Amino acid sequence: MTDKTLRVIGELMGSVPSAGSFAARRTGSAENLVIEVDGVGPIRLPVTPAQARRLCELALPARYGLREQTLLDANVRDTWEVPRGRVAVDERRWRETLLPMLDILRAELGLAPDCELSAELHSMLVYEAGQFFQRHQDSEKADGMIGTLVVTLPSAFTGGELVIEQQGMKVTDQGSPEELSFIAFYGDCEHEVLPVTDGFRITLTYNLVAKGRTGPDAAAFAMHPSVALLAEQLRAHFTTPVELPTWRLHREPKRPPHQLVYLLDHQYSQQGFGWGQLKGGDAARAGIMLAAADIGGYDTSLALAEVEDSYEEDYTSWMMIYRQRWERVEGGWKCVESADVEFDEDGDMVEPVPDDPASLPVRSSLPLVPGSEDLGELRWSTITLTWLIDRSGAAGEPTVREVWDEELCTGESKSTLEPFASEIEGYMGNEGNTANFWYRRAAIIIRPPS
Ligand SMILES: O=C(O)CCC(=O)C(=O)O
Ligand SMILES: [Fe+2]
Repeated sequence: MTDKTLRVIGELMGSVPSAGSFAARRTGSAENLVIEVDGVGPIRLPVTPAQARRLCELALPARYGLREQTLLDANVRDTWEVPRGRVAVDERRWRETLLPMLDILRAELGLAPDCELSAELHSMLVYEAGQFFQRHQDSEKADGMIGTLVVTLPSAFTGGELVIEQQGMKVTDQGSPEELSFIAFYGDCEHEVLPVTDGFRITLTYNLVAKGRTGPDAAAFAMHPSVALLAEQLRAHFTTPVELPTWRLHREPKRPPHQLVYLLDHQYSQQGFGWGQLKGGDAARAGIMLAAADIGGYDTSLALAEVEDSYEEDYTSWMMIYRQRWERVEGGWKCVESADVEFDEDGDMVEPVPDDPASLPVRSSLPLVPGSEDLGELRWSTITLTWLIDRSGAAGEPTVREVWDEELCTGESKSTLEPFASEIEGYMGNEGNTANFWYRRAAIIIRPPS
């Protein structure tokens, strides 16, 4: 039975311990952080409320990125940003603290010792009481950027927790009144800064850039206890004919699956994806899979995929909406297409006049979310491969895009990814309401040699 084979493959892959975490946290002495801000002078650590106030006076409201534009919206992000040109750090002194710290954080993120991790200062931020940054993902602002490092300066404040989330797990950083607080996290993590309730929270944010990374080495995993078992399951997968549903039996002969698609945990952009760019536990999973596939002589590739889930939606709640499309932006959700149903004097539906998307504010959440009670049944779910990287690193669009149920191994982790787009379509006469959600996933693909 192929279902069982897929389940066992998921269990074996799930038993591979992850080499690191999605976020790493440390505190450290502030003695080597000598920082001067033009207009304020040398910053004393812990930062006094008087100096923090002066920083706010010369700062500008921070912006957030939406595709190529940079927008300002105090509902999404309400923070002061000290202009970069005004901030001078004594780099020689700072490196004495930063470099050893980066090495600790590198190891905790599960990155190999030969990976060269560096931190490029991005901005100096000040949050006063009431200020915050809504849940978002950072964009990749530099080549090789794998994540973000936030250094919170010592100061007295309450609230203002930085909460980082990945696959339903959370890491929270509260800063420290006396020391520097360091937190590094992978770029696909959703994170937010809760409102500061009292005092000032001051941070330096850095782009974390990793260079010299190599992909998983199958030979290094060859002796792992799961490899032989996994190789056996791969052989079973590719030799056992699929139990096809009746509607497909009429169209195709009974045969074993053409591929195995194993979903990874992290998300990747096309530029930030490759054998040498796998994050956290994904690298070890790919290593085990490569070692097992080598035993059976199968081809192994990496792939990016899009998942589309379509739900039957509750008739009553969105009856009047013709169509809305929402897209994930840094800091929330933007309605990029919206049109209401209109009727003429005879009561017939007329072509709706779309609203101007620019006039619609960014919201912190979708009007309708996966898992909500207003969503009816999942009607269908499809997964389509959009990008393929073969063993040699050659990348391109896949010739085979569709993934059948019997080819898909979702593994053990209960994925709680954010969709990147959603469409709600109101009742249109012949069909009920529908709500669709799109997700991006990465995967390892195993195929018998062609
Ligand atoms: O201030 C912080 O802790 C984080 C800010 C942040 O998430 C960002 O700048 O993207
Ligand atoms: Fe961020």
